[in-house]
Formats: sequence, C-alpha cells, structure tokens
Amino acid sequence: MPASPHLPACSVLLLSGGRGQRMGGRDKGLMQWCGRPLIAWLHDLTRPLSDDLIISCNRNSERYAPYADRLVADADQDFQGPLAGIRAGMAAARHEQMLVLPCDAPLVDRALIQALLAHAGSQPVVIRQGPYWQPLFCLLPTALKDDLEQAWQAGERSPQRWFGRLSPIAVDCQPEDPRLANLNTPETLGQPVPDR
Ligand SMILES: Nc1nc2c(ncn2[C@@H]2O[C@H](COP(=O)(O)OP(=O)(O)OP(=O)(O)O)[C@@H](O)[C@H]2O)c(=O)[nH]1
Ligand SMILES: [Mg+2]
Repeated sequence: MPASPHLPACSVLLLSGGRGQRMGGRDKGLMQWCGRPLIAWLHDLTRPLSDDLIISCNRNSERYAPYADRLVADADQDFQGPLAGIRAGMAAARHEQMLVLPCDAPLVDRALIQALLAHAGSQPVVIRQGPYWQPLFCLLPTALKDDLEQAWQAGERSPQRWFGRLSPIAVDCQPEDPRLANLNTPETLGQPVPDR
C-alpha cells in the first residue's frame, strides 16, 4: 500500500537486532518509552505505509511478531552490526524499495519518510545531518541486494561505506533535528539503569 497515490510501494525494515550494550544488554526495541515499547512507536508510524513490514531481531521473536508481517534474524548470531540486519531484510523484502529505520528513533515522522520516498529510484536515499550521513535512516532499492551480498562477502560491515560507493542521494536535515533523536541509554528513555 503506497503512503499516498504519488509515493511508491515499499517494504519496511525496522532494525532491532542489536546487542543493546548501552542498555545493559537488554533488547532495546522492547524497552519502554512513553509507556510503550520502542518498536510499537515505529510500527505505528510505518504500518500504514507497507504491506511488507519486516523486523530485524535476534532474540525475543515472539514479542516482536505482533509488530510485523515477517521477522528476519541475522545469518550469524554474533551481532556483526546493522548491515547484517539490512542484508537479511534485503533478502526478504518483496518490493522494489525498502525503507530502513532503527528501532531507537521513535520521533521520526511521516514527513521525513515521505522525503526519502520522494527520491525513490536506483540509488540509495539517505538522511544527512550537516556533514554526517545517518545510514540507518534510508531508502534502499532492493535491486542492490546482490551488490550488498558481494560487499558483505568481501568483509564489508559498515552501512555507510557500503552505500557510499553507490552515489547516495542525500535528504538533508538540520543537525539538531529532534526527529532523529537516537535513544541509546536508559537515561534517554527516562528510566533507571537496568540491572544485569
Ligand atoms: N540486525 C542487527 N541489527 C543491529 C546490530 N547491531 C545494531 N543493530 C541495530 O542498529 C541500530 C543502531 O544500533 P545501536 O543504536 O548501536 O544499537 P545496539 O547495537 O543494540 O546498542 P549498543 O550495543 O549499545 O551499541 C539499532 O536499531 C540496532 O538494533 C546487529 O548486529 N544486527
Ligand atoms: Mg551498536
């Protein structure tokens, strides 16, 4: 289902497969923010955009399942980073474009997503803040699946280095754009530090 008649159909990949080290090793996507799990906020934002909503997670699959059409796990269970999740998502995605968002950015809004979708084509479209790319906020043509696979097999593990070779289109945001806030620590969730 397209976001509007003028925007392309896309798959959505919500990245929630990280180690959560700065959260004391907890599964970040399931941590509560403003009364609900982080993944629930991203689900609500993206659900109307796609009939192919994929969550990349490496544990607690039964708790993620209600928020997705499908779940993917990394091929290796040693947390090789977000590119592992993107790789699994690319292999599963059913549409020509795949919107990628991290689970820990609940303030992303529809306008930001529409700005990415507006550039859908043969190149990656990536958010940039000042000089800094935000590689996990992006729109990827799924035709790049084979390119990604080759890069992965050659040892690439950095999303930014991977798409950097592919003439990405930037969607520029202000350095202080609050929609891109990343919640990486218990303090940012407004919770005490969890026990381990
Ligand atoms: N599939 C997958 N996703 C990952 C992996 N590492 C990080 N991510 C995701 O990438 C996004 C950004 O990662 P971080 O904010 O560093 O999250 P994290 O790795 O769980 O947290 P830290 O361990 O504290 O760095 C989050 O949405 C993570 O879920 C991984 O090894 N596999
Ligand atoms: Mg990390």
